[in-house]
Amino acid sequence: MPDETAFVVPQELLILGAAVKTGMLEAIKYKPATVEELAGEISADVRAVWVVAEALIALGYLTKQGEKLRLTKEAEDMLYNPEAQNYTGFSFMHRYNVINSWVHLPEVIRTGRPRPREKGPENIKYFMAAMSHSARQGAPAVAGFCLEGDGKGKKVLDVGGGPLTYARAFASLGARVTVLDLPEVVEYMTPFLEGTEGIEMIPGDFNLALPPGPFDLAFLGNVCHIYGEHENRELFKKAAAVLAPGKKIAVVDFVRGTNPAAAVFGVNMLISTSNGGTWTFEQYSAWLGDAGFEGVELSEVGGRQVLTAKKR
Ligand SMILES: C[S@@+](CC[C@H](N)C(=O)[O-])C[C@H]1O[C@@H](n2cnc3c(N)ncnc32)[C@H](O)[C@@H]1O
Repeated sequence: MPDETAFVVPQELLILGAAVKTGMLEAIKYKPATVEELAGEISADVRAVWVVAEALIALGYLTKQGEKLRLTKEAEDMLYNPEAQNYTGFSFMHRYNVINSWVHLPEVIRTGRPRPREKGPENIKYFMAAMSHSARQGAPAVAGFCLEGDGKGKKVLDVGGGPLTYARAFASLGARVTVLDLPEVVEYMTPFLEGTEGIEMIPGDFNLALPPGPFDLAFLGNVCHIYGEHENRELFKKAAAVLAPGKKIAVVDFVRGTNPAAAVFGVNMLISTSNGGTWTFEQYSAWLGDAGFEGVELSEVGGRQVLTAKKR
């Protein structure tokens, strides 16, 4: 049903995002400062910094110690303390970037061409943070479901698993996990693997090849919406080739036709990719069946939609 209460400008996200982009927050984290000092530090306009700082104080991100601005304890925890309950890191910056693309939707509708987001290292960092933040809660349940509670002695291929959230969940069940992701993502994420047992990262393009295996589980978390029918059919065939008969493929994604979120997310993929989208259960069933899988099932696990099938 149309919902006019959803017609709101995400002001808090836009203010906070701008404070990150201009370096306001980072500057204050390391050195509490007056408005004038802060404006000087980040080469910005004093009046603008004052207005935005006042809003950030009102929203609970900043506080004043005398005349000096500093982060509140809540903001410090939210942004910088992974142990804190309210920790998000900078994952919200991915949403901030997404807004930049979404405002070009009229042009995308007219031309049919996407407005992909910039890829630079800063945005890889935000994208990884966003993906791992959104998967954090559901990943243990999804991993447990895919491995039927026990990963000991099992080998998992995590295709496009760069954020490592699912890989860590599989590894905590005793599985050995091979994560394939793009070279720039593997380069950025490798330092986060230090001291982690049971996970290896391999740089590559899953449209070209998958690691040879054999694996007990091929896990495709939120990758099928990035590409179109041709790439997904080919990816499923490649996954079948690295699994022995009876072994499982699991696809986590929005399934079109089962909820409004899948249709809306399809618009996100229209804006950001040339042929990505969300796909129906019938499409997945046909593509998986033709690639050599049987027994396709759709389950809701940990707030995610998970399609599973077995190699014939
Ligand atoms: C939407 S994220 C999903 C991340 C994670 N699997 C999850 O479910 O939270 C898609 C991931 O696939 C990776 N990716 C996209 N295209 C790829 C390709 N052609 N080859 C390898 N990895 C790719 C991205 O770098 C990113 O890490």
